[in-house]
Amino acid sequence: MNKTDTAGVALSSDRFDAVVLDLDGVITQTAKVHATAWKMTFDDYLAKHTAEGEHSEPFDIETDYHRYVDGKPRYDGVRSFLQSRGLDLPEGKPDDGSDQETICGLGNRKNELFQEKLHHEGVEVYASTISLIRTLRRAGLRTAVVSSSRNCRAVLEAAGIIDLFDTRVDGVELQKCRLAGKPAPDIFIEASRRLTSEPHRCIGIEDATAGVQAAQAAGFGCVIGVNRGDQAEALLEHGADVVVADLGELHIVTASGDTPPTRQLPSALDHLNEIVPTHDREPVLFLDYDGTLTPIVPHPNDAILSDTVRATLQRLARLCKIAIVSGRDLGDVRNRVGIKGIWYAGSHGFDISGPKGERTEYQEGRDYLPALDAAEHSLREKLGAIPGCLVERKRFAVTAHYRQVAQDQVDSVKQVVDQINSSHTELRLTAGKKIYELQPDIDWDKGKALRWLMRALDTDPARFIPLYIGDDITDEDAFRELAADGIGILVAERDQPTYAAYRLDDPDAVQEFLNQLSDKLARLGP
Ligand SMILES: O=P(O)(O)OC[C@H]1O[C@H](O[C@H]2O[C@H](CO)[C@@H](O)[C@H](O)[C@H]2O)[C@H](O)[C@@H](O)[C@@H]1O
Repeated sequence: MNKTDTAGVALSSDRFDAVVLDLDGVITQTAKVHATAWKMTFDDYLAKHTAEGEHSEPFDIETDYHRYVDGKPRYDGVRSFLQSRGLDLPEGKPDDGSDQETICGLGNRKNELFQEKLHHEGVEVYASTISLIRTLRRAGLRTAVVSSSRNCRAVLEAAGIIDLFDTRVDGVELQKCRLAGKPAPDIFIEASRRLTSEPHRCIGIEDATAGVQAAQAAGFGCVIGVNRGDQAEALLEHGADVVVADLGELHIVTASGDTPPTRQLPSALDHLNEIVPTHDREPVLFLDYDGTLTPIVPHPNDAILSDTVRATLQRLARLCKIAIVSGRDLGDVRNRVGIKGIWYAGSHGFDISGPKGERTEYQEGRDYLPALDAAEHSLREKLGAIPGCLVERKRFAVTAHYRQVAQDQVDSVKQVVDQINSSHTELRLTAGKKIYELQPDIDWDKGKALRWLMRALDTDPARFIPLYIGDDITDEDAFRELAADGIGILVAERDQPTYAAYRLDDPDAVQEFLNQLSDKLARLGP
């Protein structure tokens, strides 16, 4: 990669499989806790053992911390700093008491001080890093944390983010696997191995010069330096491809082109706490109807919402904002769901109504009504002769259903629809589950409608996280729209190409998910 100190880096899930992040200073704000503990340890030692003027200047958090201890295993840090002052101590043993004047004893003293501070002051995270990790995971990248710290697990647990990582290579693991600490590449190579990814398909994110050096030496495809102080030049010199002041500056491209990626999607039921973390943005729920809230059935009229699902939705509507986004006609889907106080979008988002009687049609769509009327007329006329074929008119779309058409006649349905489409070029042909649909050929879909609804519902993305659950091709527009700042949940029995980040097997699983979500939101309170 070309070296740059700007943030113009795109993290594409096409180019990378995994991201490996350092802990202190990148994910958690523990770097300053470490720095203070080091300073107390060394200043105490220097005061006792150096005569004035002779190597006695106190430990400098700005310079000594970054140069000698940051990012290194604990005892390496002690050795490195003492050497810089021309001081020599016996190595000692890892179980030396914290009052023993050995490399290990001093390291243990620093650790005691660090743990005391962790216990009393807790752990702060960098919100932009957590948001990046969630976005990358939703885009299908695997994640690892690498840290020379033996306290890595305790810090992740204290911050409540241990579930955000597929694997962890920390100070304990380094010792167990006999790996060299940073700046040696071992820790990054081990993380990529555990993530089953080639190093060149991994992104490394580090705030320490020893860390960027290690990730670069490991052959990582992209090394990002996070400059938390005055380190931009030093990070670039030690191997960073890019330096940012904050990870919020990075631009994420989830996939290139129009083909959704196929990957193994995690179950939304097993990851409710990741989808809706306790201390995060409030969820706002967008739900498709057919195949999501009701099972797919042979005749569209028979897709009836069960009383149980309705009761769950009613409960949820008291806990969060909800919109139903359907391909059905607005009046049809509103009657079928029958809940007041929520938003409905019909005809794939061309026709929207709000809880206070708001009614909005996508303006441009109205110009296409004559073409839709004509297409409906032709479809009814020409498909009427095909047994089982059904034409359904929505205000802004007309649908040919072939679920009940004999297999050897399905081609005839398609030929008729193609022919009518070719005489109405202002309409676009789309497909769904055993349906062909003609819609206005304008740049409007469920994804655009979702953004419109976010504004109408007054759900600023900084405070609200949109969750969209859907099962069909038209729902992919919404999943793609949400890839960077929301969560798509696909309803499907098995993995398939999708922009969604999680999966639920069927409408029963959706109901269970909605139940668990409402329990969680009720526990969290207003
Ligand atoms: O966006 P949705 O709410 O999921 O609507 C998509 C289409 O759903 C309906 O058709 C589908 O469900 C029918 C009933 O289960 C099934 O018979 C049909 O084969 C499915 O395609 C609805 O009738 C269409 O208007 C919607 O576009």
